Amino acid sequence: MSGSQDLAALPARGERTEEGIDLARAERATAELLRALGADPAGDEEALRQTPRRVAAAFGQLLTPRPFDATTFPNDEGYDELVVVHDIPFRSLCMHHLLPFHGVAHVGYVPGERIVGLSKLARVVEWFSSGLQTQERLTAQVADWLQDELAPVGVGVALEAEHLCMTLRGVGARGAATTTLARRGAIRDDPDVGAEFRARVADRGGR
Ligand SMILES: Nc1nc2c(ncn2[C@@H]2O[C@H](COP(=O)(O)OP(=O)(O)OP(=O)(O)O)[C@@H](O)[C@H]2O)c(=O)[nH]1
Ligand SMILES: [Zn+2]
Repeated sequence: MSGSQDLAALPARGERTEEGIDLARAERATAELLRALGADPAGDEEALRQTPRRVAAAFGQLLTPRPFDATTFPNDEGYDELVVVHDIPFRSLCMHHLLPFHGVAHVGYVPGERIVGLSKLARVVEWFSSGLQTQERLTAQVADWLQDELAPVGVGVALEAEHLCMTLRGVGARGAATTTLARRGAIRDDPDVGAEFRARVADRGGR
């Protein structure tokens, strides 16, 4: 892997249509949704007039990942223990209800020949979060991408999230949190390394 990974090498994140995001169309659809909900964006309520534009822009922002270079450096010191970045905040949209799920990610790896810029672990989470997702797929995509691109000894990804679709609506399970875990390489196959990853996550308050 070169020192700077071209974004084009990043695979697709959550569900996207062939056309990508059409803001004008999203705006028209939001105006129609408002009318279906009994609100008139062209009516007397001034605060509603820009709502279709705002909603389209909000979804556009939530679904558009920020480009970045996945900078790596030679592992000259031969560092061969776990590196974990804890409590990376993330937000995504559940593909079932288009409502946010949000929480924190703990991303760890045991380096091979290269180490990666720490912020890039957070950027990869953001990249795959910026789409219509399930928490399981998001977790697995982050782990698979790091395992494929860094060729590390192992990768571990743990996510804790609140899904608004099940806390604020539907079953209304306030306070319910969902945890997911994806392990690759030695973090999956070597019990000691796997236990170390789980202990580090737990030490920081993860479950
Ligand atoms: N596995 C998984 N399920 C999710 C995720 N986000 C939302 N869901 C679930 O997707 C399911 C969709 O189920 P449906 O029965 O079609 O939808 P619904 O009638 O709105 O269901 P309720 O949420 O139970 O009211 C719900 O159980 C959600 O909790 C996720 O990231 N992973
Ligand atoms: Zn949902």
